[in-house]
Amino acid sequence: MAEYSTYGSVAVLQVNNPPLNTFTRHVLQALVSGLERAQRDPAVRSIVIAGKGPTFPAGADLEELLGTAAAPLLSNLRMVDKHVDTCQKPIVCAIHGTALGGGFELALASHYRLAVPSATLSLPEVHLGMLPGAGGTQRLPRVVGVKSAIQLITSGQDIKAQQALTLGLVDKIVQGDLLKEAVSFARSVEGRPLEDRRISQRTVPDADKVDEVVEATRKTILRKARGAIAPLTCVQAIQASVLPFAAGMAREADLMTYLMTSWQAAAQQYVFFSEREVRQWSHPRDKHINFRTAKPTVIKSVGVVGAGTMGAGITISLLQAGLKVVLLEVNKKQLDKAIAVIQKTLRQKSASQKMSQLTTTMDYSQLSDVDMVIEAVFENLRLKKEVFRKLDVITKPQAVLASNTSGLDIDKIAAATKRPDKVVGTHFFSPANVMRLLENIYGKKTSAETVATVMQLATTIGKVGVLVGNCAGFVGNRMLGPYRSEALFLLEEGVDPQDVDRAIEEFGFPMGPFRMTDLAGNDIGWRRRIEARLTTEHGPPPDTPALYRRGDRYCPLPDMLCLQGRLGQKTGAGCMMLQEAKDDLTENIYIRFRTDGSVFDLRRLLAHTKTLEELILDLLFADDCALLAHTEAALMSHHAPSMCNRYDPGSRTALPDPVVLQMIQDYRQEHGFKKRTISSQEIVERCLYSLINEGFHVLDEGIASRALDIDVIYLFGYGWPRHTGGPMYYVERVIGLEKLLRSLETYSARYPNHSHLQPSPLLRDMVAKGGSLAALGTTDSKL
Ligand SMILES: CC/C=C/CC(=O)SCCNC(=O)CCNC(=O)[C@H](O)C(C)(C)COP(=O)(O)OP(=O)(O)OC[C@H]1O[C@@H](n2cnc3c(N)ncnc32)[C@H](O)[C@@H]1OP(=O)(O)O
Repeated sequence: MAEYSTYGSVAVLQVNNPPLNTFTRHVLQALVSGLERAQRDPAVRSIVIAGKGPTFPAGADLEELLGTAAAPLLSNLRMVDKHVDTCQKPIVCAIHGTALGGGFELALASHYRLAVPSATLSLPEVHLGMLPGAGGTQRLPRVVGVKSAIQLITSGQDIKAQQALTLGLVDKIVQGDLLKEAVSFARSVEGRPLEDRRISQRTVPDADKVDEVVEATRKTILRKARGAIAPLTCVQAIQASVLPFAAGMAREADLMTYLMTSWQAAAQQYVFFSEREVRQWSHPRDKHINFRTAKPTVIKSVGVVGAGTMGAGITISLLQAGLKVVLLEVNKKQLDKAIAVIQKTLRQKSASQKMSQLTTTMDYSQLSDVDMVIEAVFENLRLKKEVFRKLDVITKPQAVLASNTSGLDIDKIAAATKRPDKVVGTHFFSPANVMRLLENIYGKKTSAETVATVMQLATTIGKVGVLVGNCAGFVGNRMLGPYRSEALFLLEEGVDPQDVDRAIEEFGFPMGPFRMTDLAGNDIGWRRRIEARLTTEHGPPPDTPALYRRGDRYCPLPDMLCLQGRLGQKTGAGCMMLQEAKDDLTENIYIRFRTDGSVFDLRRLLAHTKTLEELILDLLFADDCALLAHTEAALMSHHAPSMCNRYDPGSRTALPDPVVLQMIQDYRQEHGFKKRTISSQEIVERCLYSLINEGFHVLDEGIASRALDIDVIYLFGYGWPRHTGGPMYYVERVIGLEKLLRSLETYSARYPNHSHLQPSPLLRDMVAKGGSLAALGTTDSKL
């Protein structure tokens, strides 16, 4: 637990609790015993504390912290730190690996800190809904000042050794043998006065500015916290660091108790474990196929087909993980653009050497030797099948073929090949090199080995891989459907898009549904609806009521907006006038390609296409096509209209657009909707409960095998607020399943034609029988 040895006058205490040397009560007790022994021994004149194996202690043991032992664990840690702080013999911490949370706090309580260049220090408690409750909020500001302490503690960010040295958090960076250096350093400081080495005895350097600093940062922290209570509570504790040390510690302890007993801390700790537990996948159809039994194929080289935004992002992720990549794109200009983006991103990350691992090509035969291909072409089933047909012929027989589809049928794609067992979905999220989620989709014939391979790939490239079944939209996008529909129905009834966005953002999402659509592109859904023949212009049967499709309520507002050229932020500055183009095609209508800025006459393009509809499908949705405008002058002068908002040139701030508001008003009038006032609570409940209700369907059908898989998908792919634990956790632990059921019953009685508000049979069953999502596999055992 804590190994004791002596090197002459130096006692060395090495924490030994593999793999991360986390603090359990026993480890802490062993440390106290070791410290007492060293203090008692007259031959010992200094002490070194270090971690055995790969790291300095990475903080409190979370398994123990989440159980009944939390309070004794914390008080033991405070006791150790007090022993260390007040010790009459100098204590040197020798830091390597990750000194996190309680580990870093122990280092701050010590008199000297040495670190190897690769060491990382941080106080990440805020991510667990807590604060550094063993003196971290009191000692850190005494070294770096209140301002920096607020920044470091409320972000929980990593501090690399060199930065720690600059900040005064470590005294020396050690290049050679850390333990040897620490022992000799300890020897060199023996007998020196210790008073000025005790951080607890120092004053906060910017104490006179504390109120000013807190005031200046409060607004930013509140905005970033999006409803999480931990960040502001951390600030309150840091504020107390200007008090005498004992008073500050007492305040820290009170605030820590408040946070540790909050539902948000429990939710965030659930997130921590769920993020790791998704790796322990099992195949819903056959539990014997799982992460233990299935062996992944070793992937060293990957082909990426399609160099659009997604393809480039995927390529960057693969290169950063050290894999060889062959990027194929049939459009030379697009390929050049992608290469520039990849180069720029890698350069920013100081990883330019990774470019040597990249081959770019327009020739499919270059993919003959790769271990795996990820297809990232345009979201069109016909096109994807075509690509897979080619890949099946060109690639080696054992190569895995993955599609980065966001919702198309994996089985249909697999059927285009003679190796459906090697075909799988790998749904990346945009920007693919940033977003952590990788939704992996198995088809009917996908082999266990292929599943294991893509789950392993997720880990290799630093993503959180979640295994799900095959259905339209898979888990994430399928659940988003009802959420979006309900948001649109709310517009019909009287709220403005900004009201919906505000309510959802106040709940904690970074973006409401309309701003999100603006960012992602309104055309993505439009294209899907056109292909499904749902839009008015593209073919519902003549007798279909205007606001219904296939028996379900349908809101055509987004289609109407698309027809006005409101495709989202990507349309840039300009306005697409398709409707007018259809009626009266003049010579002045152009399409501009963003890739190279070239402008084409729409009439000439249409001459090569049978219908305008075909043009929309084949061309206008292409990634590189930016906008249409009546004239270049109009193009220059126009604000960038997005789906529901207006964006001033160069800005991403969504502003209400009077044109859209008028359009919605006309629409309400035309269809006989009577505008009413709708509360934020109703907005949040209708949007989120319909999404969660779909989650129950997804579980019921075995598309997701555990509630935690859904939570992780939403947390890492859709910006669901982390402090609430994810949609399924939130509804079970915070709202309550019974309340969800009652609310859905109330809303579905009011809106019998909104099918997604009808409570799912699984939810009804659970409420009736007192079942829980935990029984379906959440991480309850760890809570
Ligand atoms: C006493 C009161 C309060 C004190 C304050 C604290 O100290 S709070 C805790 C502060 N520490 C942390 O938050 C550290 C959390 N851990 C990490 O950030 C990472 O695990 C790591 C240390 C950076 C290592 O990352 P890596 O990617 O190498 O490994 P994993 O994350 O996959 O972890 C490996 C397994 O270890 C489990 N684990 C990690 N940290 C803890 C922990 N603090 N307590 C218990 N278990 C921990 C993790 O769950 C993994 O387990 P598996 O079973 O393998 O999934």
